[in-house]
Amino acid sequence: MADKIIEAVNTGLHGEVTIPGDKSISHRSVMFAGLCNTPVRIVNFLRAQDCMSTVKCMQSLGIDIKDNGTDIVVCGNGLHGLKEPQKIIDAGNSGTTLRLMMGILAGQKFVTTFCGDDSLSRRPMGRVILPLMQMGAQIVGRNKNTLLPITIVPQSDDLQAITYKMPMASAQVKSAVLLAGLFAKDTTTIIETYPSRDHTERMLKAFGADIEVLDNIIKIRPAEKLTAPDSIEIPGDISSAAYWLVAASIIKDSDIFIKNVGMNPTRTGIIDVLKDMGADIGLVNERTASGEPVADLHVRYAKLHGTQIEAEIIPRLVDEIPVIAVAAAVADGVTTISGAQELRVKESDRLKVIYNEFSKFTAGIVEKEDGLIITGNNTFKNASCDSCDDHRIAMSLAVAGAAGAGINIKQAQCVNISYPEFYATLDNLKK
Ligand SMILES: O=C(O)C1=C[C@@H](OP(=O)(O)O)[C@@H](O)[C@H](O)C1
Ligand SMILES: C=C(OP(=O)(O)O)C(=O)O
Repeated sequence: MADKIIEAVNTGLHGEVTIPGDKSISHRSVMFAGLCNTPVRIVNFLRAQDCMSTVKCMQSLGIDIKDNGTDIVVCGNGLHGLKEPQKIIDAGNSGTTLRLMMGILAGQKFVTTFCGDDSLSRRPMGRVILPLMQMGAQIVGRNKNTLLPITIVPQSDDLQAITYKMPMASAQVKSAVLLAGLFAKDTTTIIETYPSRDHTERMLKAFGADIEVLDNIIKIRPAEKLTAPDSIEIPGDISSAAYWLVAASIIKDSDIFIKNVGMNPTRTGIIDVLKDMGADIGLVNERTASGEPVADLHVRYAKLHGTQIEAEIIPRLVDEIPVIAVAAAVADGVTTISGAQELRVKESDRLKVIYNEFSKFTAGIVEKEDGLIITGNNTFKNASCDSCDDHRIAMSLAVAGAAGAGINIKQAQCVNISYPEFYATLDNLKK
């Protein structure tokens, strides 16, 4: 698929959508299960390109991972059982794969070299290399240890524990340091300014790691082993649900049920913001799955108004800003987004791409260094836009096209990174 044409939706979105597995939790389930020594069945694993990069990565480190058609079964060799890979490991497009794996591999007694696609090769890796080197890891990367390709040199001794005050809100950096902390001599401490997603902390605790969270301080002690339950159930990804939350809120006459949505409070910023904008979102069937809160969501069209989104909430909706920008462009009044400079170092420079591409179908978007100012009340024109090979941009463009006058999306196939069923699901909701 090169281009994708999305037609305008004239009679609202209707019906039910079941959200595929959470990308962040899927990555972690395969990595952490691979560090245990009993088989772990992963239910509702996200079979999207990013998570498959993690599967291939763990397989090249000697972990037996099989897809039985329903579930993924991981048979690890214990905490110290990873083997030297025979080839360079390709992390593809996935920042989570690369950064978390670096934390796991920093303390190993063998050499690993990573590469990735063009986008990942532009993204900053010094943010992980720096604290890992403070722990005593030896890592060499292009451009003065900041970019791929990256080689992790064999470690002769255990890593040193550090206390690390996070210079930016990033669950990937936090997770890399915590995972390295499993292989350190003493207690590793992380101090966060604004809390980022806590799936690593929850899953490591469930696997028996000695990890303690007190407000914004996380402490992890070295582990002898990790012990997983026989099976893990992955909740649906709220970052994927976000497209339907916005689409149903802004397309007249819509009324949909979004089933199986992960409701971890470190991820629900999108719901808080949409409700604050006047969205009609109801929660039903609240439950937990493998230590993560889950619910079904009932969303109906509502007239939205502008809002202010500031630094503190950004980590709780960091991947949802592109689709929030779509909602803001049709809402009444002005929406300001600030403290969102992290968007510049994702799969694309998302602030710049939102400005460049959205300006082809709507007026009123101003790009700031750390965010956007969006003046609403727009009617979207038909346009041809480029996803810039960024899955979150492609799906946000599709929502705008469905809500407006249709859209042609170039490089549309990148939705396979996180949500392969996205276009088919949109078609189903139109019926
Ligand atoms: O830890 C994770 O699974 C993720 C953390 C976030 O990145 P940062 O840690 O760079 O903020 C997010 O954007 C990414 O999609 C997934
Ligand atoms: C930024 C993202 O993922 P990653 O950092 O894992 O590439 C994303 O999925 O939007």
